[in-house]
Amino acid sequence: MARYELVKRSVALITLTNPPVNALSSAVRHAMAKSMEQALNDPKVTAVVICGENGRFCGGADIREFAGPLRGPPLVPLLDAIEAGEKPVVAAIEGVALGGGFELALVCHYCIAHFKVNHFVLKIIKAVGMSRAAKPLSSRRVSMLTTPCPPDLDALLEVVTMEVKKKARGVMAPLACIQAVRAAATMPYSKGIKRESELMATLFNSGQARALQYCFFAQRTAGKWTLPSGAQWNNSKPREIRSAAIIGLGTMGRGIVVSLARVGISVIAVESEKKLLETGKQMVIGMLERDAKRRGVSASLNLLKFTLSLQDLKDVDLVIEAVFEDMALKKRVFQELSKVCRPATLLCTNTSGLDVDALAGVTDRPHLVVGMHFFSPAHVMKLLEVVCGPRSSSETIATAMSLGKRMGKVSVAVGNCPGFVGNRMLKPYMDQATFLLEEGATPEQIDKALEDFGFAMGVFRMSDLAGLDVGWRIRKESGLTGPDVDPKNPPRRRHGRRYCPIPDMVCEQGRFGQKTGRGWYMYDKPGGTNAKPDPLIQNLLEMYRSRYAIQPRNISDQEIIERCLFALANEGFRILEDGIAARPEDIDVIYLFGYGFPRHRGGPMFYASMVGLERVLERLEHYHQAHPDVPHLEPSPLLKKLVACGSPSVQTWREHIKTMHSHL
Ligand SMILES: CCC[C@H](O)CC(=O)SCCNC(=O)CCNC(=O)[C@H](O)C(C)(C)COP(=O)([O-])OP(=O)([O-])OC[C@H]1O[C@@H](n2cnc3c(N)ncnc32)[C@H](O)[C@@H]1OP(=O)([O-])[O-]
Repeated sequence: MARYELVKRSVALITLTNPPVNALSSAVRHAMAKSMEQALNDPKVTAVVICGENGRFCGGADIREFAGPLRGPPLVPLLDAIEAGEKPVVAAIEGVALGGGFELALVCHYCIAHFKVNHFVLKIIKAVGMSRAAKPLSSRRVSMLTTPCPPDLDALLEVVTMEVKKKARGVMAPLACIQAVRAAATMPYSKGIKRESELMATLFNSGQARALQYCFFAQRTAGKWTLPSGAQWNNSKPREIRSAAIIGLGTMGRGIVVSLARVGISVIAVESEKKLLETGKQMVIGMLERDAKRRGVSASLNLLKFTLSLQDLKDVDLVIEAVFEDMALKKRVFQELSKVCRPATLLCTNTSGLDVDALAGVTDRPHLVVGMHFFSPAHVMKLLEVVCGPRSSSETIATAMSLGKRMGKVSVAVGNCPGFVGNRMLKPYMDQATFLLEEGATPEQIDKALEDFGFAMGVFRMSDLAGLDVGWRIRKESGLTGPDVDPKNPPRRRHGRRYCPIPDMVCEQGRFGQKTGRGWYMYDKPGGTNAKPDPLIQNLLEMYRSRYAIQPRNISDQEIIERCLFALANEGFRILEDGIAARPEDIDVIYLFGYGFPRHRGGPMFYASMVGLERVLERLEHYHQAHPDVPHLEPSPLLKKLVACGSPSVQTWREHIKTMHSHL
């Protein structure tokens, strides 16, 4: 856990050895305390060097131990002892120094960054010796430094607090950080440290801390996919991808080209018309140049080729289709790709919800077909749903997952069903929001409740940003609205279920969201971002309610949160039952990285577990009784089963799903 060596007969070298990141576990703290004592008591030792094994100084406290009671020596007294010691201690930092690891570096009298290999120790000793001659060790102790306190500290911290409250609504830790900074600037060191410990204790015992720790491990678990066949992340070899092609240079296609090119993959971009190709090309080049400037590198424009001909794709390793969400069009593209591409080329689709297996079925290589569902804008958003069709091979899935990782995405393997995981869950969530509009709420009231909960954007502001016409087109194609609807059909029912036509009415007025300057809100201009409540929407809602004799009622924020979020989690339980997601962590990661679910709430499934599954079940039963024509509010069998089993922790739900059918 910490190795002790005497180097050149006078330097104690303490190496932290706790893979993978040399975290400060109880065993490491114990070993460090012993090693420091040995070094300080050994008259031969004139200086101490602390470093980490395998190129990583220290990743901070061992988060795996946070769930249990604190064991082993506490960190702060150990750090105090290092700092107060009479022998110079040097932090030789390589890789990371985070959290407690950074604190450890701070209390050392000297820090050397980018440290490698032991023979530098001599240089260190020399440097330390020279500094000691010039300056006494006491001047190197951080606790003895005075902190400059600006005269306008209160005003300064007030501004920062306002900014933090706006950006990280409801999150405790950044506000506690500001209080710690105030303590550092206004109190003597010993009192400031005490204040920081108090703040830390409050945070440490909070539900937010549990949620954030859960998110940390959920994110890392999500990459570890498993198929019922036994194939999994650590026994399936991905192919190396050197070249790729993107079909379609719309918003999604452009973002995918940028994501691939900036990690060094040659990309051929295909469009159907010269004008579209030229526009797409200029936009991609602009995006890559801006991205390269921001990162201080040169833009990888030489990796790009733009073409109108699918024939140019015959030698690429992988193709990602990003044309319109139109099954007939996608099938034509996949048939064509089958003819053109060499037999080993992987064929991927960026569909956001269509049947991946139906596309695989029109190709000559269904085992090499997989969904790669990016989120818009694709070069910014971190999430990638890798949609495994029943015929996708493990090598194909491994390749898509590994390519996602290479592009810096958080990739999650999901099964094939309409909407996959993310968009399938979005439907009941959005349905509840529009039903609440019918019943008396306003878009701004619903958005405010969701934003106060922690979402970066409420559902209506998010829809305005994404564009309302996309969903409208999908509803028209699936016969829910438009001329294909039987006029005898009651306007607020489809297929025997409640249906809210308000989103269709908004689109019929040409209000497609931010891009048209009007949507659920009004904006100062097309493309504007400053959303203001629109009296016309208010009128529309009032007319709608009076047409259908709906008596508007006062709706509480609690009802908004419960109906939207419990319906969301309820669909998550069904997804687990159906084997479309392997575990609740995968669903939560999808919502955290693709849909702006607040991280300090852990994701919809973790949130449900924090509220208490019994309570979620009771509220869903209550709302379903009030709205029996909304099947999404009917509690799922898995939720009932988990409650009957005593509401086990989210990490163990998987054991209760084992017997169910997997589509992964
Ligand atoms: C008591 C004093 C408290 C103190 O004041 C406050 C703290 O220190 S709070 C703590 C402050 N520290 C932090 O918040 C640091 C959190 N960690 C990170 O930010 C990144 O992991 C790091 C940058 C270190 C490496 O990134 P990368 O290269 O992309 O690699 P990766 O991310 O894929 O992780 C590889 C493996 O390491 C595992 N693991 C990692 N860290 C820890 C840990 N601390 N613990 C345990 N395990 C940890 C991780 O689970 C994974 O395991 P597996 O089984 O292979 O899936």
